[in-house]
Amino acid sequence: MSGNTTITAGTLARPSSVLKRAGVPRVLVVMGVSGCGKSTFARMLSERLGCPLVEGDDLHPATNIAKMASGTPLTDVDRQPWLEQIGQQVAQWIGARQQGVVTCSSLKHAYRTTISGRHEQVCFVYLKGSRDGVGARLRERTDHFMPASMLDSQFATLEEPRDDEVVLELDASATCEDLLDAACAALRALEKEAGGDEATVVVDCVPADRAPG
Ligand SMILES: Nc1ncnc2c1ncn2[C@@H]1O[C@H](COP(=O)(O)OP(=O)(O)OP(=O)(O)O)[C@@H](O)[C@H]1O
Ligand SMILES: O=C(O)[C@H](O)[C@@H](O)[C@H](O)[C@H](O)CO
Repeated sequence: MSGNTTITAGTLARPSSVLKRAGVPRVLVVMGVSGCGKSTFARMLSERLGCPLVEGDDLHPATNIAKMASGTPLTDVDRQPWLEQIGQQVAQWIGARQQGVVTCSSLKHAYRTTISGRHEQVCFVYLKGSRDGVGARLRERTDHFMPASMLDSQFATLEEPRDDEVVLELDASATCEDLLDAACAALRALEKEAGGDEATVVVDCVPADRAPG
């Protein structure tokens, strides 16, 4: 846990200019290369926010899983139906004015457009990891289909989100608890800035050590 460390959104979480302008997001897409910590963080975030979580890997066609498990990177064509499915889930949440968290590597700018449909209430939460840091996590992980040998192709494919995308960038090397606190602090700051307008995501997102019961 973070112990005595004082966590501020500014040190670990960096909202893009467009996110600051767009205000509080409704749907959060946790993105980054394989092994950066998406599933772990997204589970904690959805629990903290009290909203549904969809694990993007569960939406892959079986052929994609088999291909990745065999150590062969996916192509744009392989990913397209998967991205569209994730985009449909996101559109459903947006249409129903519901919060949601979904994991998806979302490696390229075009993939992110497919997922968000350019909707400004869809925020990509980018877990930015170093090659060494993510590589160490992949090598230690034993219960996953994705081999550590895919690390290079994941970084080669990655187009980092730009400041003109709706993105909250987090330093993936931090502890899960610190990441969660930093993300929530950033979301609360957006909410405050928006003047507590119609509730979207944050509201009850308080640090675990200050949460009731
Ligand atoms: N903040 C963290 N600090 C330390 N270890 C972490 C952190 N987040 C995740 N891990 C560990 O790193 C490994 C990779 O995490 P996780 O499976 O969540 O990554 P992922 O991005 O969802 O991977 P994939 O895209 O391949 O499914 C796991 O063993 C997990 O326990
Ligand atoms: O876009 C891709 O190359 C892949 O889909 C991967 O990133 C996986 O979905 C996942 O992250 C591994 O578990």
